Amino acid sequence: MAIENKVALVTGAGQGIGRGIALRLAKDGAAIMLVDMKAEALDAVAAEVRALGRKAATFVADISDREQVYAAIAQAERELGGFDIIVNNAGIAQVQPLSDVTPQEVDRIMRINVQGTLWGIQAAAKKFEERKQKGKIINACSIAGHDGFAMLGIYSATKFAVRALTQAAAKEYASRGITVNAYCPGIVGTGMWTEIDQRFAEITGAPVGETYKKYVEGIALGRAETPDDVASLVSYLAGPDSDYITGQSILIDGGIVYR
Ligand SMILES: NC(=O)C1=CN([C@@H]2O[C@H](COP(=O)(O)OP(=O)(O)OC[C@H]3O[C@@H](n4cnc5c(N)ncnc54)[C@H](O)[C@@H]3O)[C@@H](O)[C@H]2O)C=CC1
Ligand SMILES: CC(=O)C(C)=O
Repeated sequence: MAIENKVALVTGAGQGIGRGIALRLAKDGAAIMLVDMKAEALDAVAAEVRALGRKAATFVADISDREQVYAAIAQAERELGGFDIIVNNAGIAQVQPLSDVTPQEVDRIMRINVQGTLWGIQAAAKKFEERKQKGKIINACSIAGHDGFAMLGIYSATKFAVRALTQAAAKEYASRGITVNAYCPGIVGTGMWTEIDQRFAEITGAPVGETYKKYVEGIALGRAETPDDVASLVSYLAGPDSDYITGQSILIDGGIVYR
């Protein structure tokens, strides 16, 4: 198994893409530290990881708080006996026309999507250095990190920022054997898209379900993405086959954005 005996920490692991990644990395052989703000959801995913025969631990944290991110990594090392891979997956969406967005809304999404990812990168790199080891840092970007999307402008800005952080961190840490990459999904049928669709309905008057349907119809491969699709790429980025890739934000969207 590609990452047997490794310890992976996944943020936003309580549901959706984070849950899918946690289960895939467990199948690949890793012990998993599951981090989220939702304690009950974490316990349910931990039970699923253990049912796969892997160790799981949970840590309730808000990733926008730097100290909590450092504490989660320290706890992973203590409870699971190491620390090799971080997946900075947690993030929030925001549907708002640029003309209406408020300073408070900008601040909130920047603190979670940008600063939260930065604290994960920073804390993981420090821990790898302290442990004198190589490591893998993997961040959640998006198609919205390659193209700016209408009504998702600030969200897109946060994902462009994640791509910039991924490139800069890759350059800063390459000499220490740490790789930094990001995955860029398209339209994944998770709770996040239920919220996005609902907000589009409120703002534009489109019937509920219509926006999601319209976006899915635009996918060349003809279906919505699943958390398992995303987890396949993350599995590759977490394992040794991707050791010569760094600084990349890789599209996995079924054919929406072409680079
Ligand atoms: N769903 C989609 O179509 C796409 C999602 N993404 C990105 O993938 C990542 C995961 O998305 P989904 O699973 O769809 O979202 P989701 O909303 O279904 O799940 C997100 C999870 O993150 C947790 N979370 C949110 N804020 C947090 C915080 N401050 N601290 C700790 N945990 C927090 C939530 O409690 C939740 O369990 C996000 O970064 C998102 O931007 C990227 C492209 C497409
Ligand atoms: C949620 C998200 O990243 C998109 C582009 O749908």
